Amino acid sequence: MKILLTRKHTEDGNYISEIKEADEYTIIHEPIASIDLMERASRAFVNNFIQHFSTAYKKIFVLAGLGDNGGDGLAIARMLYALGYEVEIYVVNYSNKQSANFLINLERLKNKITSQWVENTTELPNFDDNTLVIDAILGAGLSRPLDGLIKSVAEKLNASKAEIVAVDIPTGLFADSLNAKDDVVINAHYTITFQAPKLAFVLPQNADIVGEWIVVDIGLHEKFIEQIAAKYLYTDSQTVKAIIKPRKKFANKGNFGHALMMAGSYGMIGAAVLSTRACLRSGVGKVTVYAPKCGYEILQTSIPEAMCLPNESVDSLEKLPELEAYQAVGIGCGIGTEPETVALVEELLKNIKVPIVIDADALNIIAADKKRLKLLPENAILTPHPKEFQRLIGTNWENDYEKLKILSVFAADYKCIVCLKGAFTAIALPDGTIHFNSTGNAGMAKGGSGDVLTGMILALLAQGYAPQEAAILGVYEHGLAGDRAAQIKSPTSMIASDIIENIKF
Ligand SMILES: NC(=O)C1=CN([C@@H]2O[C@H](COP(=O)(O)OP(=O)(O)OC[C@H]3O[C@@H](n4cnc5c(N)ncnc54)[C@H](O)[C@@H]3O)[C@@H](O)[C@H]2O)[C@@H](O)CC1
Ligand SMILES: Nc1ncnc2c1ncn2[C@@H]1O[C@H](COP(=O)(O)OP(=O)(O)O)[C@@H](O)[C@H]1O
Ligand SMILES: [K+]
Repeated sequence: MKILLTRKHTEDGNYISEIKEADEYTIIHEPIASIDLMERASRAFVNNFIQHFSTAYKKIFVLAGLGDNGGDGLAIARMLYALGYEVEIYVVNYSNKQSANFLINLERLKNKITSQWVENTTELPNFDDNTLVIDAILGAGLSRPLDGLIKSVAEKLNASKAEIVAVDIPTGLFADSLNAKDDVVINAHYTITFQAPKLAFVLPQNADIVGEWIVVDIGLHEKFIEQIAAKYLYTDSQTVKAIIKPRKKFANKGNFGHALMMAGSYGMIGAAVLSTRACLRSGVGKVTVYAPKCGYEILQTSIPEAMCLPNESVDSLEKLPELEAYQAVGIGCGIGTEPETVALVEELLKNIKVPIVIDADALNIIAADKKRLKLLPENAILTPHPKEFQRLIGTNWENDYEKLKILSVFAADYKCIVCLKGAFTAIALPDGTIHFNSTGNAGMAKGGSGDVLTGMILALLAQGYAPQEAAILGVYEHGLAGDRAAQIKSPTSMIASDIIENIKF
């Protein structure tokens, strides 16, 4: 799914809104009147809203602005009222300009619900913990930080105990650019957004502003959206459906590749076990683990499906094995940073001719001497968590927008694929696009989860998936397996092995 931008800079120094363009294209080509599109969007909001909040739930205050976000608010109020909700409308009267759709929806409220026009926060009711506020003050049209009346309303709301549900975007939050540290933004608990996720929603720094969020389809024109060259994408079930190759009836193990997993060191053989087992659960034909001698018996007993090739050293990985037999290589999980392992990583990078996934200590080894970055083969997949990525770039970022810029430049400069892990893992491709993942949960924030991902991606590479596909698909299925594990064991109690047990391609 594409992430549409509300402020995309054009060559002439102006900016266009992809969302607004998609709205306008739909209005002309469906065709549909603008007010009917608003009605459809508001209906989509309400359909989702009623699944979460019952009529008996709370008193609902709709806070409406004067533009189209406010228009949505009025339409939503009318629809909820018709469904039996107790609704009060407060129009935040911050300007003397009202949009046409706002005015039509105001007219449609006549004889149904009255709206109170507010010019001062003292005219607002008390938002106690039994109230639910629908924030429809400003949406995608935000062009500057909040000030004056809207700012004080936002402050009052944020200080209250009310549950806040935002229409499209929490008021004051820029959909795809940085808010200043002291900007006031409404902190929503739940956001129902139209048509496409907004870039701001997938960034950790906005987690407490957006709350839980969901995209509802408002039927914007597919044809227009298809031709947008989006820089940011959001991996959903449709995306992966288009990637996954079914296994053929007469297939044999030779069709699914032989993977080489180079993992483990004394005290960290578990990382080799987890990554190798995850590799086996992800469809690979055969897997060989290259591990230090101390891991031999552990690996052979705990994963009988895998072959084990021990190296000479008892405790650490060393010396490059023959690579001819393998269709893909994975390196890094639990390997440590002993000098002989450093030499091995360098040798591998110099000699590798098949796709590779690089994780954990192999990334730290590369980061320790930045000259090694130049050895990265084209389309290598790197799977750093934020700390590892900071080590690779040798610096920190000021905010998440800067992080994305650095990530994108890094992937383009080294022609590699970087999966920056975390909630909404960001996968940067050499073409400059960034693909955010939609699956996964905080139960995965535990030792071993990353090893599982490396094994999964390795399996996909060995099966012949293009590196970009292997990264996007692997990260998605890893998160999905984590979500299944969380359902069964709970986020707190699940462990990395539960992720493996729930891999289900
Ligand atoms: N036909 C359409 O275009 C559709 C629009 N939709 C709704 O329309 C919204 C966008 O509507 P608008 O473009 O009218 O914009 P908003 O309703 O977000 O804002 C209204 C106007 O407020 C002004 N403004 C911006 N920042 C401000 C600030 N900090 N303080 C005071 N005023 C400020 C701007 O002039 C802006 O156009 C979406 O978020 C969505 O809710 C949906 O109904 C779907 C269809
Ligand atoms: N809050 C979260 N939401 C979703 N996924 C998460 C979250 N925290 C961690 N993960 C996922 O769990 C994995 C953790 O990997 P990593 O930090 O390398 O752990 P380790 O090295 O201990 O195995 C990553 O794939 C990451 O995306
Ligand atoms: K809003």
